[in-house]
Amino acid sequence: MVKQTIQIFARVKPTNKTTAVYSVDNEEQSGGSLEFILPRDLADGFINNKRESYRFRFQKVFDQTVNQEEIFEAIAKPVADTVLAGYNGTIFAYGQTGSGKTFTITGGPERYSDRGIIPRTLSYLYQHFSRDSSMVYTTHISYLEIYNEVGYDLLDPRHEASNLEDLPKVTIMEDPEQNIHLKNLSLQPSANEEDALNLLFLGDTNRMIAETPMNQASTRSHCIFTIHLCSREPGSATLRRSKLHLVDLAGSERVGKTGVGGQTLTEAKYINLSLHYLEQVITALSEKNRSHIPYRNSMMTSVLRDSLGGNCMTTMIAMVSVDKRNVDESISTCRFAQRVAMIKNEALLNEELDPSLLIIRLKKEIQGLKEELAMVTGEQRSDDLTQEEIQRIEDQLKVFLDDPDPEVTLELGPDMRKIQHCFSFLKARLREEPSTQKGADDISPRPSSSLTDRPDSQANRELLKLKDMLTQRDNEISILHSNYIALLSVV
Ligand SMILES: Nc1ncnc2c1ncn2[C@@H]1O[C@H](COP(=O)(O)OP(=O)(O)OP(=O)(O)O)[C@@H](O)[C@H]1O
Repeated sequence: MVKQTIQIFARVKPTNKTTAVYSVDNEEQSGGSLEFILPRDLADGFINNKRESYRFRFQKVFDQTVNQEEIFEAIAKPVADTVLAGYNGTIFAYGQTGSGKTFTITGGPERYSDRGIIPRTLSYLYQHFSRDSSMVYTTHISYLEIYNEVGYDLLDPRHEASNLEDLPKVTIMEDPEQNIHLKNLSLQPSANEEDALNLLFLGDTNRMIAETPMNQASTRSHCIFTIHLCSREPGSATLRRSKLHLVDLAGSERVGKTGVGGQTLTEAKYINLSLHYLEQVITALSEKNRSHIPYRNSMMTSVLRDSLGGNCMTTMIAMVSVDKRNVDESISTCRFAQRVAMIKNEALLNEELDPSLLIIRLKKEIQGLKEELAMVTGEQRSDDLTQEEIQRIEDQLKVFLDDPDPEVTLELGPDMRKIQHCFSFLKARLREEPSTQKGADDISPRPSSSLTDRPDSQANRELLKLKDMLTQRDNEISILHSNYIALLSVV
């Protein structure tokens, strides 16, 4: 288990407008800092000469000139590496509309060098798969959009032909272990980088199709691109499953400021509501000894439950605009990030046994043991006794039971099948009605009393001998037996 607080980074969007006074310092030992220095506005209209400073700490602050490659190397690559090692990872971008969330997470459309975290991470992962022959990797992609608190599958091919409202809604289901499952969200296999990029493209196109003048969903929705990774060593039954969520949240600005109405106002309210619930969850998580975390209040917090205070290594990128008019929103983004930085996650290595592979392995092991046993006993054994073997055992049993000598023994050899058959035979005989039994075959007591009630009975002594024989079975047989039981329990 790896305990780690959520890592926070800040990225300053390039601008050619007049900026507020700000400074970036990455030289500090404890990380980077971003400081805004603002003239203090007084409520009565006077502006005094004192300046107010707002200083925020981050793991690192990326100023305007930092390019996409540097962002990937510093932020996404370490998360991709933990996902390759079998841990869950999340990177989410948070900030006001236009602050560069989509640019950072997906990329810009104009230049190849503007590719964002998703395509670069895919490229990095598939390169790793092709280099690493010690593991077998399989990858699936899902792409979820949450718009007005309703989930949609961006990889649903019906997107093109239907209105958003007519598409099946993605709903949340919770299993008894409180794991979240998303109904109607497809998991598309992607064998290589090209497949994965096509899925990203399909999802982004579907997002844009929904973005009609009526419905400007892109900036108003949260999007979660998830890479589901499964890896195992060739021939091993142990699987590692991990997920990497790359999250582009809707703009975080407050409704009051945007001055909108109608449909946009409804959207803004939903965004505010879901970001408000996100804040509630984050505040609850950063409080010590808080037992109830209100994840269930919104779809986004339910989906990201593991990323926030759960089994995940999570990184947040606070998207900051230093244009004068945006500084107050940027400060609130940074404040939010400071609270997020207090959340501690506990990431677990997601290892599990694949039942089908385990069965194959156990079958092989049983076959090997059978062969070993055949070598030791000099006798090839099938699962069941043959008719001839059964006949031979029953003849032996009759001779044994008829022999008045109390010291007589029954030699069956180290063969559980024969011993079991003897028990079944004796049991069947004991359960027979006395009236149906004949002559020397009659070994049955009266139905109401058992053999162990009559210590003087010869049958009892023989039975005890048989029991002794059973306890002296050699190790190979008991290994074989317990493997059968393990196999049955898996089936
Ligand atoms: N670091 C950057 N370098 C160059 N251009 C950028 C950068 N960041 C953002 N942009 C540009 O700024 C514009 C707005 O960015 P983007 O769409 O990524 O914002 P956003 O935060 O995702 O907004 P929304 O909340 O509306 O989705 C885009 O045209 C984008 O290309």
